[in-house]
Amino acid sequence: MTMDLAPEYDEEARLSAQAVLAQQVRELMDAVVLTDVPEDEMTAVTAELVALTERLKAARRDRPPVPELTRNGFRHLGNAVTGACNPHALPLVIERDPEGGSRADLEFRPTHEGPPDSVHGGVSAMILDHLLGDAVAAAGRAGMTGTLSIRYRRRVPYGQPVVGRAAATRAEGRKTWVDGTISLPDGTVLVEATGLFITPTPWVNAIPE
Ligand SMILES: CCCCC/C=C\C/C=C\C/C=C\C/C=C\CCCC(=O)SCCNC(=O)CCNC(=O)[C@H](O)C(C)(C)COP(=O)(O)OP(=O)(O)OC[C@H]1O[C@@H](n2cnc3c(N)ncnc32)[C@H](O)[C@@H]1OP(=O)(O)O
Repeated sequence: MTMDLAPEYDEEARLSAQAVLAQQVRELMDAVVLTDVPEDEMTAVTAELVALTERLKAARRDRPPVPELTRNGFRHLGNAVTGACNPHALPLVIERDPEGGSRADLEFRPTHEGPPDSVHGGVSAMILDHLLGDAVAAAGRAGMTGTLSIRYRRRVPYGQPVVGRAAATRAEGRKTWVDGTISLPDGTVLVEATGLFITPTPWVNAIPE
């Protein structure tokens, strides 16, 4: 007779706790760019952050949480755009668009500032890159960005809702062409993107039917 040993820890509970930690760090990042406290207070807070950083470094993995294909879809908690456990990520929450393709309601933050009072163009491009990649998956394929072309039509605001959308337009062999936008909720298009995604040979059968 064999006995299963109880796991040393509950990995899902740890990932949930890491997601809560990441959200707190996002709030910290916003607080840092907007703070107006005196210099002494900033220095004191920095010292506390050094101590907190050391506590987290006490046990270290060699990479962020790994991406995985689960029964509920693709989960990548360490991703820079969608990863709940990555403070750098918004995180972007993507849904299937009833009109086809992928859709995300999002709100950029002051940490995303590029031109004054506007979102950095590279940040908009990063979000669109990921959204276009997700639309490739929505079309039943999987790809890496080969080319990405962006047209900035109007400044993108932060601190107010915007909508991202993307859908595949054409597929041929391992290539998928995708278009996407970031718009105001009233439909005014702020940024347009078009991309060519290539399915690396090992990923050809990565998306389940
Ligand atoms: C754990 C499982 C993971 C599996 C994932 C599964 C599912 C994912 C599901 C959901 C995920 C949702 C969203 C996330 C997805 C994406 C968002 C983020 C996207 C990125 O952030 S991703 C980072 C930036 N991206 C790169 O880091 C690419 C680096 N690069 C390479 O890895 C290779 O370069 C590659 C693979 C692109 C091609 O390599 P390769 O060897 O397979 O291709 P090859 O050379 O054979 O070319 C075949 C034909 O494509 C043409 N072609 C090739 N490259 C081209 C290019 N750049 N532009 C135009 N055409 C190109 C050739 O001209 C030829 O065309 P032709 O057949 O007509 O001659």
